[in-house]
Amino acid sequence: MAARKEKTFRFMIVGGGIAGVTCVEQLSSQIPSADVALITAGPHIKAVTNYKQVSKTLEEFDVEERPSSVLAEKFPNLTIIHSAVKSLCTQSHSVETADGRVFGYEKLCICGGGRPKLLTWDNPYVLGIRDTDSAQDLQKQLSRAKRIVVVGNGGIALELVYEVEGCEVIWAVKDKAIGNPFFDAGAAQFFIPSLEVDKPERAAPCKRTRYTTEEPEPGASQTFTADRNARRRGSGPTEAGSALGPDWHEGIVLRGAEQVSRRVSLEYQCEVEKIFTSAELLDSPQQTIGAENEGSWPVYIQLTNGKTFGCDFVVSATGVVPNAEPFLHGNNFALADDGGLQVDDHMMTSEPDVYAAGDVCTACWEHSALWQQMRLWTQARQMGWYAGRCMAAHMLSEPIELDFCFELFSHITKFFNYKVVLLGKFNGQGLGPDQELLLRCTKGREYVKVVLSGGRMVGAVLIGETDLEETFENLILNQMDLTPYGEELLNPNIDIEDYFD
Ligand SMILES: Cc1cc2nc3c(=O)[nH]c(=O)nc-3n(C[C@H](O)[C@H](O)[C@H](O)COP(=O)(O)OP(=O)(O)OC[C@H]3O[C@@H](n4cnc5c(N)ncnc54)[C@H](O)[C@@H]3O)c2cc1C
Ligand SMILES: NC(=O)C1=CN([C@@H]2O[C@H](COP(=O)(O)OP(=O)(O)OC[C@H]3O[C@@H](n4cnc5c(N)ncnc54)[C@H](OP(=O)(O)O)[C@@H]3O)[C@@H](O)[C@H]2O)C=CC1
Repeated sequence: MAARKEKTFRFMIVGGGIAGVTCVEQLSSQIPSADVALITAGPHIKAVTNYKQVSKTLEEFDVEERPSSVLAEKFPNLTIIHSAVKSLCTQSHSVETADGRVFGYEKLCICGGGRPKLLTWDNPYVLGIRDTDSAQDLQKQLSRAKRIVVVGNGGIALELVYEVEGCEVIWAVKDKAIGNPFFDAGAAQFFIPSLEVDKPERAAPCKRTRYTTEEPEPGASQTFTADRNARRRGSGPTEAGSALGPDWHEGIVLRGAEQVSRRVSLEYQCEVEKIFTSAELLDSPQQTIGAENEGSWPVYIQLTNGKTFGCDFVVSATGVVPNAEPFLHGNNFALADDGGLQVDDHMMTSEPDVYAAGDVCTACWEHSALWQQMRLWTQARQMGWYAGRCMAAHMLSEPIELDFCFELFSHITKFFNYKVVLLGKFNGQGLGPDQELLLRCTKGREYVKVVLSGGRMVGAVLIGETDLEETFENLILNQMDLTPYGEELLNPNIDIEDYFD
């Protein structure tokens, strides 16, 4: 990186997703006089709105996609650079952007997010969902589809199979039950009937403003009216916009070409053996396909359970990988097993003056016994905010301690139209046999699971309007011995809140 630095900023943040934008906001409010630069590949940024602290650790907020000028107007010392970072030189404290400019930094925070871990990048019939463009692409393909296959068992698959109408959905999951990263087999069983009935009418359409990347913003130094196929093929992960999040499906119509409402068939405990086109099928007469595949389909998917399905396309909802690649070359970053930039309890990577937050990083400090990292919206916000505080504290030579939000894992979301709250070691993660479960379930209304270890509550799954989250959060945080209460803890006739007052 021999070119001269155009300017050196005191703080530089790469990535206009939730982590990056929260970090910028934190730094710009804490040290308003500091020169801050936000370098982002997409033309829009994500902003947290309607933030609500529900309890000590649970938080709820909306996320809006906005033109970056909104952020620039709010913070006069903020410079927004619309380009992708092509390379980073930690030794000279500089970055080079795709449009050939070089900028220096005193402290840098990498918030480059993640990219979908697709089954394959070079098959046009395999789609992933990450940003607004990929969601719109899905919508377009779906409008012509009669049957799709969804592979994966996490957040995206759970949302998609519930939302898609007018199209047959084959859902291939590798586990014995649905939703494995989020809940156990009992909760999965609670949700299954929701797939068998029509989706209730949505109460109110989503009113949030959404932007597409079709029109570049005035002044943008690079446009991202991407060749979607190229992007899908993975030629440019750095060109992707920020990740979608809660309600991503509300702004788009997920309707196929058929007159049916929802029709989901589940294939458990299987993975993908191979994906092939109709032409390849004709070329291999030994390939057998069942009667359910009558007619001709553009693509076929063979599963490890021996079944083959013809379909219009496959959705690969198979997780994310940290988007650390653009920052690695020539540097010496320590990477975690999942490919994330390792960060310590001050969100610092192994390179001096370089921090990281959100999906791109892997939290490598010694975690509290009740917290684990999941690549979620909430954690991206918390990490971005805390990284901003750490950068400011280090610049001002002030001490800073790991924030309380990393004490207890907590997540509020919605699956199949039910409120879902996850607390602590909600799936007994890492507890081995040293755990006891208490369950309460009312079909169609609520599912409550408590995880106890040594008589103390260490996790909970709350589905439906249980109103238990605050009390359970307190019980988990204060680690009170609950042995004397036994199963009474979940007795629906006891007002548990009064009980522990
Ligand atoms: C379909 C979908 C639904 C989801 N639903 C939920 C949900 O309901 N609840 C929840 O908690 N989480 C959800 N998530 C996860 C959540 O969206 C992410 O964990 C979160 O947005 C990550 O934020 P981030 O800022 O780390 O990364 P991102 O939002 O991915 O932002 C990364 C930013 O970096 C920029 N960038 C990348 N590379 C470069 C480069 N080289 N140079 C410059 N800029 C670069 C990108 O343009 C982007 O602006 C969902 C994710 C998806 C895909
Ligand atoms: N409401 C919410 O909170 C939502 C959150 N999200 C987040 O967005 C991100 C992307 O979502 P998503 O893609 O669903 O990722 P997730 O990590 O949630 O789920 C991926 C799923 O795919 C499985 N999988 C991985 N590789 C394969 C394979 N080759 N064949 C079959 N299955 C496979 C994983 O199994 P295994 O774990 O065993 O590898 C896992 O069950 C995640 O960070 C997720 O947490 C997304 C939507 C909603």
